Amino acid sequence: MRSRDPTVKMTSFPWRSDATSVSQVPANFVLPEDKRPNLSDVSCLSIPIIDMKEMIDDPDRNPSPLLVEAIARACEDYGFFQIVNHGVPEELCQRMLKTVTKFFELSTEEKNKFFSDDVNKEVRFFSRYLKVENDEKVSMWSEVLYHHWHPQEDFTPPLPKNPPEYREVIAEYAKEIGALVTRLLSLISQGLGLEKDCLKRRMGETPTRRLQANYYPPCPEPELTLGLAPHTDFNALTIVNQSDGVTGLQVNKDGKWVAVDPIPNSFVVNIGDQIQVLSNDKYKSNLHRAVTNKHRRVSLAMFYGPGKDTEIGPIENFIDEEHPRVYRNYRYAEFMEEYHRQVGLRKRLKEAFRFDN
Ligand SMILES: O=C(O)CCC(=O)C(=O)O
Ligand SMILES: [Fe+2]
Repeated sequence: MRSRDPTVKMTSFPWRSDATSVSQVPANFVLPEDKRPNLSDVSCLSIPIIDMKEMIDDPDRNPSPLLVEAIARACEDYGFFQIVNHGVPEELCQRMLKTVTKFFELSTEEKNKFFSDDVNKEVRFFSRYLKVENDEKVSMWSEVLYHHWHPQEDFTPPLPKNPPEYREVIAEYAKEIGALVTRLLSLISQGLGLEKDCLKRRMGETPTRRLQANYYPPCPEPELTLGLAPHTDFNALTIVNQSDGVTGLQVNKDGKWVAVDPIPNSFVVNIGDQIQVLSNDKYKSNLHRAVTNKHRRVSLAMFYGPGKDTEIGPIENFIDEEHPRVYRNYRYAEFMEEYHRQVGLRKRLKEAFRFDN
């Protein structure tokens, strides 16, 4: 292996004009060997693709048992699926991705106006790290913009004004995603044998809605680093819009990584920890990660979860002699606190809420 000067560190990505001149991954991004992505060892499976056309044709109809069953199967087997014919206009999805990309393409100085390590900040621009041995922090090959979203236009957080269309596009997109979340939670509830509005009601009166835009600059040595370390999402449901043509997201299936190849005009949907807990482990909040690529990639995750004072715990229907209660009840705020305590590690999040703990 080439020698790597440990003093060469990169604190922000010089991606704009000189990304191609970064021919080596700087030392502070290089993972220890056992944490590297091992890119040639990827499963040949793919996550389920689900066509929601029948819901666009007639949004008020009852979904076909076939659609409910396909989603239920995907939630049980993978905790992940891709949806096509989802009803959100393609032009809007593209405009949204383009708008967040423009934000990441601003100067570091401009983006740093939102830089913060404070997890309680309403709008945050930051980069990630993974804690490895001796608490050493290895930087991840990505930048993140994080803030709340609402299906209404009245944003209280001071969202970026640059690019100038940012607020307007988010407002339009958030409305559509809000409607899609309601539809998906209803389909997932029905697949679990619950009333249609059960999961939505379990999120409480003031659900948490957060947006995480991930920017992965072109990486000269994707084998040595990661864009986003393996994790599960701690919310209830996530809807991801990603760049066309660039693969990066990978989902764990029985110990092997499955690449999620982007399909034009689709969303990736995944179950978060809260639905795993509510279903008493029937549905999986699955481990996933983002690997880097010679091409830049952008993804936009819309997270939906319970209100912070909402109580979460396994729904009675899923507890019986064969399936004893796995988790204790907790307030969602407690779960979030644990998440922030484990930042950089994110290893034993749900375990901390096990009933037998
Ligand atoms: O880049 C991706 O597709 C992964 C996004 C993700 O997992 C997240 O933001 O939690
Ligand atoms: Fe995630």
